[in-house]
Amino acid sequence: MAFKTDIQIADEATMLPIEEVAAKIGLEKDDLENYGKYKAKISWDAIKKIDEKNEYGKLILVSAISPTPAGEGKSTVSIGLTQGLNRIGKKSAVALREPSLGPVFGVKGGAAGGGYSQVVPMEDINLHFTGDLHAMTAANNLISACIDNHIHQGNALRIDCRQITWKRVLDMNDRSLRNVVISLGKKADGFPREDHFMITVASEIMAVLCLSENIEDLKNRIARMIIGYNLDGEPVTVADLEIQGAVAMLLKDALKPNMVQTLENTPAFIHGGPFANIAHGCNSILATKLALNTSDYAVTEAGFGADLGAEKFMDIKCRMAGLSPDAVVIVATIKALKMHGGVDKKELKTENVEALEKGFANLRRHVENIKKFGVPAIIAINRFADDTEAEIAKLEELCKELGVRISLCECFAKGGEGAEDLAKQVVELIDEDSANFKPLYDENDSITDKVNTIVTEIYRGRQAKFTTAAKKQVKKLEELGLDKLPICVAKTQFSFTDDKNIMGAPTDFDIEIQDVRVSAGAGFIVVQTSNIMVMPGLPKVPAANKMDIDNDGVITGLF
Ligand SMILES: Nc1ncnc2c1ncn2[C@@H]1O[C@H](COP(=O)(O)OP(=O)(O)O)[C@@H](O)[C@H]1O
Ligand SMILES: O=COP(=O)(O)O
Repeated sequence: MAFKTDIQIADEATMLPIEEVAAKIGLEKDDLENYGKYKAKISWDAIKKIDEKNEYGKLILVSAISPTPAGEGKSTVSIGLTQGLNRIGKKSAVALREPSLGPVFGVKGGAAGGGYSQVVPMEDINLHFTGDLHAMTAANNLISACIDNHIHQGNALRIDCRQITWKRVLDMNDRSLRNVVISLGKKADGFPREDHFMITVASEIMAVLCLSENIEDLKNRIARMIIGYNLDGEPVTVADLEIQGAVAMLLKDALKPNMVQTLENTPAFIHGGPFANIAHGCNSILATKLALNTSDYAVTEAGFGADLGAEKFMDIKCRMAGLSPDAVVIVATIKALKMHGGVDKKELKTENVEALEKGFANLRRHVENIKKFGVPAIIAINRFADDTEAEIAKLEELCKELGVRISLCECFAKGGEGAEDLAKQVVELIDEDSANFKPLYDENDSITDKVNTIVTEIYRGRQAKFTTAAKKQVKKLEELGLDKLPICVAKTQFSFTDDKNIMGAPTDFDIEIQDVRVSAGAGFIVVQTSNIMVMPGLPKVPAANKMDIDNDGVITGLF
């Protein structure tokens, strides 16, 4: 049978009008604001009506082991699991992040799942969707424009041009914009200064949108965002620029969660899209609560491995939103475990049981870590075509020794049918009612203690080593009373360490902290480790090179 690409499978799908999908979870036509036949935003009236019902389903997080550059299938398994749950008669909805154009045209591709476990219409979702990323880019850059205009118009706030922390953004991987000089030209062009671009999904605007519960909350968070410091070293906020209303206005539609459907016509909320290495990596609270309030089993995911997305889901999102997860699915792949066992990325399709056994230490550590949050875990082996029976048998044997449930998931190749066993086991795990969620640390601990708790308990390093500059930044936040907030570590996704090349489950290492800044609007402290980029670059051969569209609008190469 000829191998069908993700987009071929998606294009062959028979989608239902979005109203019919919404009706499956009790949403009515008037609750929807349509963006064509197959996409809709949920209206504020509907969000309020659903929230007042106060009926919560069970919350399932899908996480993963430390990934290869292609990813291990969290979105795919999340979609497969929600399809599987619906197939066994459980009312389930999935809440996922929306894709950034950076990875779409770079290495990773889109974020609409894969094979027979996708959300559709995948071209729309992976490209402009409902315009949320464009709105966030505009909102962020309105602030930048107003900062430089304020300086140009006389700088009444005495902004210290050497301490502007706010960056411009673009939703694209463009290394050339990492460090720029703006306002070159004549006097009328403003005051020249160094500036920097981040990718939109790394911005505080994205984080604020994902953590806000309504427009008022959004506007208050925007108002608190710190854009830099004045000549006396005092923080300057968006409210000082008096533009929080304008910025919130630009996000009035982006704040509303989007609804689409899976290939099996089950409901999917797609909203917010921060990466988990340079940001907090979770979709919005609003979308997650919609899924929870309208279904019995809400499936959601957090980016990259459990050391990043899951830790931030627990310590930032759940803490802030008062959510208590009932189970965690840890996605493991034989290819990634072989990589952690020392196999070169180019050799991952070759059978290697010995390397698999060695790399299993990475999975074992992630399973141990999830238990520290008081939430039961199940391992989902996301089966790839090249996985051999010997490798699968070895992995199942090793997992059984861990004493946690395991399910061989074939949802990529078979859709929901390939995740029915996972679905049944997740329901059984939740029925055991063993979840007793607690965050990893107290946000009232010192910044140093909170970071060291994450480094020692989750990454299993010796300690966090703060550079002199980072120590000064910590002291400043303590003086400003902005230190009693959760931590968002910006770190490579490929390793438990801050070195992307160190695989497996290393110990005896330190994590160097180079930069500490507060996202006062989002309500967390970003702790940046060495070599992490907030504006990724494109690879030697971008995915863009393999994409095309014909005169009938048929797209190829998008995945
Ligand atoms: N079992 C599988 N077999 C083949 N390709 C897969 C499988 N699972 C996922 N993929 C592909 O791998 C890539 C990453 O999957 P995705 O679900 O986006 O991972 P994550 O969400 O963890 O980044 C996608 O292109 C997807 O189509
Ligand atoms: O933030 C990263 O997300 P993925 O793991 O889905 O690539």
